[in-house]
Amino acid sequence: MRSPDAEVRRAAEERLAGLATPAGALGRLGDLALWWAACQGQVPPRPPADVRLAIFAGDHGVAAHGVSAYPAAITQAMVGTFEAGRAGVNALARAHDVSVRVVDVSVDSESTGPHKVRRGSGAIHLEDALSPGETERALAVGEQVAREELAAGADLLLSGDMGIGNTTPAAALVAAHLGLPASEVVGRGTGVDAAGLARKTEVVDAALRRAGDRVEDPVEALTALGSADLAAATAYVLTAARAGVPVLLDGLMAVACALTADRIEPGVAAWCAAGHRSTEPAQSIALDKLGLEPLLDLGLRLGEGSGAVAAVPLVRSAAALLSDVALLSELLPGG
Ligand SMILES: O=C(O)c1ccc[n+]([C@@H]2O[C@H](COP(=O)([O-])O)[C@@H](O)[C@H]2O)c1
Ligand SMILES: Cc1cc2nc[nH]c2cc1C
Repeated sequence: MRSPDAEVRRAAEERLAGLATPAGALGRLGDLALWWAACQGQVPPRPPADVRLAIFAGDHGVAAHGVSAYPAAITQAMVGTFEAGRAGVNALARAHDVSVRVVDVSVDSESTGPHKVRRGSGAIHLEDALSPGETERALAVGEQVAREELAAGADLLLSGDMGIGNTTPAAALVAAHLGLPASEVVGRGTGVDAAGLARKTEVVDAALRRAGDRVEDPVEALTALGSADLAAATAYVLTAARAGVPVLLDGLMAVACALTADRIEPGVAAWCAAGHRSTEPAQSIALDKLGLEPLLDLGLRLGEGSGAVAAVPLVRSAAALLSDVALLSELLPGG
């Protein structure tokens, strides 16, 4: 995979160092500007103009086994709410001029959209999430969605998720990729109590045992431990990176998928920035592994892509600083 442009990054570093600011004064906005310029391949960079979020929606068999604080019916209801523009992420997206697309990959509903792979994915502690053919179809969905958004002019893609129970397979994927026990990756998701957390740990542990060494292959890991919506999100991130278009990640699901994509094709992480730190431990662990430091740390655990959308103004700010600020040499006589 091609990397963001190292020459451009060096030129961006030089420009950043020469800006009419004290050295280092832009802090992490400076680092973000370097990443953005290197991804875009030009100094000064243009701020992101066409920012698009895709929310991959699906249900999960584990939701019937006490791993979430909410019933699975919420997934379908929230898909309707995104479409009506009334969810948390819609409010943020309107505030920050981000387009929102909802992709029903595997919601357990009657609706049969063009991207539907199946109604709900398997309960991973008891059975594979998907058949190998379903995994391939779900990967094709994510690739197609990314290609469509890129063809429509996106210069920054955001990955979001909706699915009651999805923090369980996402945590299982992180554990599988990093060789960690269930107890280190599980979190409270929508807010399960201590008994729920214990059940969730057992479910992830049983799923990891059931999958065994099949998880050494990242696509097999999606089949055994993931879900159709997570496979689609994985291919979406992978396709953007292959096309050299940067991706702003959200919480646990987006980051678990970026980690999976980076295992499928090393180098994906270089095209990613982390919008925020979610409350899920597996998200922080996976971000560390990917070498990404979250831009925001607000205690958000909404999902939907909300933490990525909330960070869009920071990417715009970083690009504007690197492109619009005068050089110190222009200010000083003879400088
Ligand atoms: O983004 C995160 O890290 C995150 C953390 C906790 C919960 N969520 C959202 O809540 C749902 C999953 O939580 P749960 O408890 O049902 O597994 C799903 O719709 C996610 O978008 C998301
Ligand atoms: C209401 C609600 C909204 C959500 N958005 C993402 N996950 C969610 C879970 C619930 C329960």
